[in-house]
Amino acid sequence: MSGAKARQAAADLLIETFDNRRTLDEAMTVSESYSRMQGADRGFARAMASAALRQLGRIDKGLAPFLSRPLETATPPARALLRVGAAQAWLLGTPPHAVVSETVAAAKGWARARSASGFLNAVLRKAVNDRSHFDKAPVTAVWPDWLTVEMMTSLGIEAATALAEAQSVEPELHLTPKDPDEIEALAARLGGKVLSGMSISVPAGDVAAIDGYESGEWWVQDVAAALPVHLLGVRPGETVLDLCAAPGGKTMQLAATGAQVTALDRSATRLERVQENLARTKLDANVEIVAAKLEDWTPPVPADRILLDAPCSALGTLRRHPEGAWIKSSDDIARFPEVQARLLRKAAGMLRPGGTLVYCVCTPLSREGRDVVNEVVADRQLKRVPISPEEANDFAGGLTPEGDLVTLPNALYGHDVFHISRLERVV
Ligand SMILES: C[S@@+](CC[C@H](N)C(=O)[O-])C[C@H]1O[C@@H](n2cnc3c(N)ncnc32)[C@H](O)[C@@H]1O
Repeated sequence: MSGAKARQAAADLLIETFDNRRTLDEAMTVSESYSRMQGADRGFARAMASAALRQLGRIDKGLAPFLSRPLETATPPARALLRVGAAQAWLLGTPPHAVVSETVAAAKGWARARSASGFLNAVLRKAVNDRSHFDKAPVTAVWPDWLTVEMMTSLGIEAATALAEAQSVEPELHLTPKDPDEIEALAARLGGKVLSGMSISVPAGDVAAIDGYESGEWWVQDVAAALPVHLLGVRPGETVLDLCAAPGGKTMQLAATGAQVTALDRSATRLERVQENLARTKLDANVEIVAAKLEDWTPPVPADRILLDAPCSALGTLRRHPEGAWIKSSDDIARFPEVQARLLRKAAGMLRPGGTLVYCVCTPLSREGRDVVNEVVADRQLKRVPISPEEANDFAGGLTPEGDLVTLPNALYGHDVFHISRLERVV
């Protein structure tokens, strides 16, 4: 019976994400059936939900020929159990008889899904023997159609397809060392691989159980997320504003340079995470924390350097949060460019003439990256300082004609997509 319960828990996670528009992390905290899972069942429930979300659009295309009416018309529990069944059969290698019997048993033991058990049985029996429609679905069908159009408009067909492909791989964990000089020794100790001279890649797992967590020798940060601070070129003693700081991955990098850092964020709750992170890594001495909206705050003196890691659609992190493709809408995304341009203009006014500002967003969409910077640079207060191929290192393939960097997938390792622009205050 525990196998059936795990399938029910996985389906409940899918309902909480897809139907109730929560992130998978939030779903895992609110789902009662998932919270009752323990040990291997809990891990399996999470794996089924995660695999289904990672390839959701392709799974739906793979199921469609076995349905007499569209999947959208099924009840949420029936739809979720079908997706969980397909994820087991086509992605997790679960034996066909277990896929059918345990998923149908999950429906029979779940009042909301009981009436669909015959339908599930009929569809899953066909699906376990025929994955051809799933295999034939385009790689980009991992996203809803509107998002595929957005991605292709910004990146072109080839890069958008590579990004969709990258999403199908379970991501590893990337760690940033507190002391960059220790990166090789730390990687050897953790059995990890050094990426781009900045980060260490280790298999995903319980973060707090990894050697050096308690002593604060590293923090979790995607290798692409570590680039903006490197490109800011901070020197010890300089004044640096980290203007959208929480949860603080980049604040720790800035503090580790020996600069005087002000970390500002509008969310007092999220700033608690910054404080915890700085305390764990013992990097709190040179950081002042400010809870304020960027629009309402003025620094005492203009800063030498500014990092603006602006709020964005986060569509560059879908490999770690694939549900983002389904819980966001094009309307949600349309509001960001105006906010980003407003924050960038305000940040520019806080920089000393000749000072450097790095603007970054974890999204590949040009309208949140290139277009925002183009709009603000037209005011002539800021000018671009193009990023060189040497600085871009493994990511040089993502340098744009304007000298911005979009960290597109490379053949070396998986990573998030950031748009990064480096700017200098002219007047
Ligand atoms: C992309 S996250 C920053 C991630 C962070 N830099 C890091 O590396 O861990 C964006 C942050 O901007 C903050 N934010 C959004 N609008 C803001 C505003 N108007 N003023 C200040 N902070 C804002 C959000 O609370 C959120 O924590």
